[in-house]
Amino acid sequence: MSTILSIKDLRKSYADGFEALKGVTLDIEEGEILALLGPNGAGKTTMISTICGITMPTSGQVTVGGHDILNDYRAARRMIGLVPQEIALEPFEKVINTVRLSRGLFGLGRDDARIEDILRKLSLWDKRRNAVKELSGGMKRRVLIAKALAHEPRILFLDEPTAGVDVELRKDMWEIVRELKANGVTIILTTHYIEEAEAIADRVGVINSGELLLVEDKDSLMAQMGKKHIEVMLAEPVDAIPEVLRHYDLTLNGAGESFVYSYDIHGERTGITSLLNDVAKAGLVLRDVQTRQSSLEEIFVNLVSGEQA
Ligand SMILES: Nc1ncnc2c1ncn2[C@@H]1O[C@H](COP(=O)(O)OP(=O)(O)OP(=O)(O)O)[C@@H](O)[C@H]1O
Repeated sequence: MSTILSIKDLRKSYADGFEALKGVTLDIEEGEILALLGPNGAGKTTMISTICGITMPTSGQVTVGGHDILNDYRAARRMIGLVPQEIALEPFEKVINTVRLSRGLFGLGRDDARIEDILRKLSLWDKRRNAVKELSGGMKRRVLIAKALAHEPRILFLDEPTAGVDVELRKDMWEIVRELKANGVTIILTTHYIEEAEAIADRVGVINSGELLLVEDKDSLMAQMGKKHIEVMLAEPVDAIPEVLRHYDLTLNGAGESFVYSYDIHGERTGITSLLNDVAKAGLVLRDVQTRQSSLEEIFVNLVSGEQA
């Protein structure tokens, strides 16, 4: 795989002196899906806006397909599709013209078949002759996606694409993302829905206070940092963890009807066998036992709170 987007020591200070990006360095491979996670105000939108030429960087270098975003702006921008967080559309323009125009802006000729395909996939074909202002909020978001795809970008940025959208649009969106990926399009998305990043991303980047804390292959991130948890459900609830089990570091749940034991996936011994023996010795009767692995969400929360501590 080759690098399609290269970001070197990217910094952005706004006019009021606020440093929103503090030297971000990141290479993105062609065809991958990268999810950028970070709390509100972390700098995700600033990073995307800078790469897309909406915000001027204070320093650093960004190249898209080898084109510098400052010196070779047009060629760099031509490769990028951006679905912004905010809806900014011409209200009186017809849907189909909005999408066609977007293609023209990048110097590409008219391609009715492609526009039809995009509009159909986004369930906008029936609304193509409606003015944008006649659409619902969810449909306007669909138009933003159609616009971003009209000029056949090689990199697609989705800035919180599913914030406040209905289940149907989310489903359509991930379907489109999968299809784009199959066609070799690189996708960078920011999301607050960590389970989505978990489901769809190849790599995950965590950004906080303008710094990239890590970028890692999603599976290895989850394998490295993940813990496994066993939830032991009891036939009879208990008021407290019995004395003989105290050294296991257990967490009693709610009304004492179950407790959770967490262990490191990479530890030599899990301690499960002795725990279950000691549970029997303590006279507790099991109703059920369930295991689960840390979610990306837990990993993310630990990382960000560790940083702030
Ligand atoms: N034009 C601006 N002038 C001054 N500060 C700004 C400006 N735009 C953004 N900021 C600040 O930069 C920081 C990063 O904002 P940004 O929108 O990039 O965060 P984000 O990670 O996208 O957050 P969210 O998840 O809330 O969208 C915030 O503290 C924000 O207040």
